[in-house]
Parts: sequence; C-alpha cells; structure tokens
Amino acid sequence: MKDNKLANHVIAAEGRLPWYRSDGQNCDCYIVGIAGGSASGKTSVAQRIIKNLNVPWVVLLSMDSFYKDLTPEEVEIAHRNDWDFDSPNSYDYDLLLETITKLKQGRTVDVPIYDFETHKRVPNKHNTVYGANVIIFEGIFGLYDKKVLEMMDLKVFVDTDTDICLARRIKRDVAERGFDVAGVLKLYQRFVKPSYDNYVYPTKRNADVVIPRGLENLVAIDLLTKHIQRQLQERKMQSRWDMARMSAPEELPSNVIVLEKTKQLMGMHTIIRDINTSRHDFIFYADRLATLVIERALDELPYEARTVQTPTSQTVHGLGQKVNVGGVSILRAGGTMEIGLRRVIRDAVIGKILIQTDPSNGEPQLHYCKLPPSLREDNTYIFLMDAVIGTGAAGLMAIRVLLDHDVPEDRIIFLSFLAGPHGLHTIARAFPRVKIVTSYIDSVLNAHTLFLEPGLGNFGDRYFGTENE
Ligand SMILES: Nc1ncnc2c1ncn2[C@@H]1O[C@H](COP(=O)(O)OP(=O)(O)O)[C@@H](O)[C@H]1O
Ligand SMILES: Nc1ccn([C@@H]2O[C@H](COP(=O)(O)O)[C@@H](O)[C@H]2O)c(=O)n1
Repeated sequence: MKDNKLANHVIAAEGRLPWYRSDGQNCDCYIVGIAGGSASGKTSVAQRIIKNLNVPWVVLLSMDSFYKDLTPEEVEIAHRNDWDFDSPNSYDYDLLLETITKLKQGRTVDVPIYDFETHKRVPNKHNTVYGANVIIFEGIFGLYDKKVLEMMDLKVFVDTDTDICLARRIKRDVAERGFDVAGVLKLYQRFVKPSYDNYVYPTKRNADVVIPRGLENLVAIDLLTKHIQRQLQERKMQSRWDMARMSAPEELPSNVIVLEKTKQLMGMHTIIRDINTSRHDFIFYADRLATLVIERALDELPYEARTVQTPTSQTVHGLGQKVNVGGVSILRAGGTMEIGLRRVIRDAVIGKILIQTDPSNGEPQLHYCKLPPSLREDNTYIFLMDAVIGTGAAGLMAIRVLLDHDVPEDRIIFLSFLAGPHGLHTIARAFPRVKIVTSYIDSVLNAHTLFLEPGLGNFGDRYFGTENE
C-alpha cells in the first residue's frame, strides 16, 4: 500500500451507504487497474483520481505489497543489485488474487507492508482494508495476469517516455528506497528496461484507456474520474424506504424468538414505555430487560455434557457451554445492552459498529467499525445488540459488516428490546440463519417516521439522557 495506510479499525469521515442489496448480498466494488513502467506515474495518477473523486471509501492498493519475501541468501543477492524484481515471477500471485477477490466481494483483508530496503515484508504488520466502494490497483504488472484482468472494471495504462521514467526512478530510489545511482542504473539496464520491453509495454493492449504522459494529462484523468463517478452513481442503493415498503406477513419468521409475556416482563415494558418514567428508572429497567434477553439468547448456544462432583461427593451429569460469546453493539442505542451483557457474561469482548441515519434520505451509513480479532475466532458466537429493530436497515448493515469480516451467519444472534415484523422479515429474508431474540413485538411501523408504534421513543436518547440535545 502506498500512502493509504488504514489502521486496524476503519474510521470514515463520511459514512458508507449500503453496499449490498436488500437481499443482503454484496454488490461488487468497482476496480480500476493501472499499469505502466516503473516511475511512469501510476501512483501519482491513482492519487489524483482519488483526490478528484472526492468520495470516501476509496482504497489504493499497490502491487508492490505483494512482492515475494526473499530468503536471507536471496536478500544478499538483492543487496548486490543482482536480483530480478522485474520478472512476473517475483510476485505472490496467490495472495494477490485472494486479496483482490475478497476486496471485490466487499470483505475485509490484511495487506502486507513491503520494505524496499530490506526486500522483505515488514514482519507482524499489515494494513487492514475494509469497506472499499472503489479500489485503485496499480503496479508494473497490473494488466498482466489473466485472472487479475478479469476482475478489473476499468483498465488503464500510463504511457510515459522511458527516459523520463529513468530520470524519475533515479531521483526516487536514491531519495526514498535506499539505492545509490550506480545501483539504480545497474538494475535498470539488466532487469527493468528488458522487462518493460518484453512484458510490461505489451500489456498496453489490455487497457481500455491509455494515458500518455501520466499525471500531466489532466484531461484524461478528468475523463476517467467522471466515468468512475457515473458508475458509482448507478450502483447507489436505496434501502431503508424499499424495506419499509416491503410486505411483512403477520406470522413472524421461524428464526425469531420472542420472550414469554410473563407478568414481570409486561411490568418492565410498561415502565420503559411510560413517557413519565425518570431516566434513572429507565436505565434500571432497561438493564434488567437486557439481562433477560441475553439469558434467553444463551439458550440458543450449543452445550455439551459435563460431569462434576458436588461437595457431598455426588456425581452430577450436567451441561457446559461449548462456545465463547462476544458482543457487538450497533451504536449508539445498542450500547444500552452492554451492561446487561456484562452482568451475564462478565468477560465478554465487545466490538462496536457505528451506524447513523443520513438525515437527507433516511439511509443508514456506516461510520466506524471495530471488531477485536477474538470475535472472529472459530469458536465464538456474536451477540449483535441494538435497542430496536424497526425497518431492519441498521441491523442488515451490521450483519453484513460481520459477514464481511468472516463471521459465519449461523454464529450471529441478534438481540433487541423491541422489534417490528417489517424489520424481522427483512433480516430473516436476507439472513435466514441469523437468530433474533427480542423481548417484545410492536406491529405498526409508522410509514412517515419509520418508528415502531406504540413504541418507546428514542431508546438511546432516553438511556443516555440526550433527549433535549
Ligand atoms: N508528471 C510528473 N512530473 C514530475 N514528477 C513526477 C510526475 N509524475 C510522477 N512524478 C514523480 O516521479 C516519481 C515516480 O512516480 P510514481 O507516481 O510513484 O510512479 P510509479 O507509481 O509509476 O512508480 C515520484 O517521485 C513522483 O513524485
Ligand atoms: N525490493 C525491490 C522490489 C522492487 N523494486 C523495483 O520496484 C519497481 C516497481 O515499483 P514501482 O513503484 O516503480 O512501480 C520494479 O521495477 C523493481 O525493479 C526494487 O527496486 N526493489
């Protein structure tokens, strides 16, 4: 990766609109491949397109990240400038293909960080990339491999005079990559120029667009930017209103579990629905209710036989939970379940997904996502928490985020205080293997406010005391 190092969690200045259809399946992201000689201006062109696009969720992926790791003996050869880095064989194509395939499908990937001075990947470090709507992939062999080419939506070749490339490369490699001038010239004559003539330049015929002179060619870059913008516009989704308009049969989907309407549950619901309930009481009863929902969800986990000895030396054949449980709150309202979760599972690791509604169109937007690695381990079930499932739009987005991070569908249990048939059917249609546990069903979804009725107001505001902000 050049210049676009993302941290282990993703933070966006602007939220990401839905990148999947209402059936929950991802739409492929748009991939632009840029090839050309070394120092022809591939990265500079890519960066200019990104700047011109001026949209969030664009990722620059450099083929340099996929150079094979050299053995100590090979590193010695490379330090004498006798190693050929300009052969197609010097790249780890398996990892490259796996990475582009996953990114195209909208999934998360760990991209190696390559060090040109040591000729190796930086150990135990990578850039986590998630949530690309557009990927710009650049490299000298960017348009070379057939399988990589098949994944590109737009193929670009930067055609810059080789003398200019050499001059730039000398300047760059001495300043940034730890070479001396003699070393750059030796590599250039022996490997870089022959490889350009034999392999790289012929890939120009695979390009849809050729940019003569690279970065200087502002007209070509402008046309490319406009083309990509048009493609993004066509892919824009409108999910929340579509969902609200979808039919919702009265019978709840089979993967939904609603708490039994006991007198104590009805009593708690009466208190938290009451507009006159103080914040203090609201929090107290919300926490109690969360505990009940979580206790019920625990019953959906796999258990195994366990035998123990009692203090009276008796043997008891009991049960033990077979799996770990982690929580993920859909912020902000899902954070109201965290106290309940911790009361039941003291050491639960909790991840966060911040989804906010765009006030201009009511669409959900993903703003932040932090999923600690332990939540993605094989033996872990996720309790995904939100206060209310209304249209299902936020829940659908959050489940999609978990799936993109390789959490299997049948290990997600979605918990809420309140839910409506619309949202439950939307989620069940898209993700039938996700179980949903809720404490109560409100059947009416107000077509104007998209709030459930009779409802309980804005749960997050009442819990966190922000009603008047
Ligand atoms: N049009 C240009 N004029 C001057 N310098 C340029 C131009 N385009 C690129 N450079 C410089 O040349 C070097 C190589 O450019 P870069 O975009 O990294 O090429 P590539 O990715 O093809 O190797 C960089 O130092 C860059 O700043
Ligand atoms: N350890 C390495 C690996 C590669 N190179 C040279 O980098 C060039 C490709 O990178 P660009 O950014 O210029 O596209 C390629 O020509 C290799 O010779 C290197 O010097 N050392």
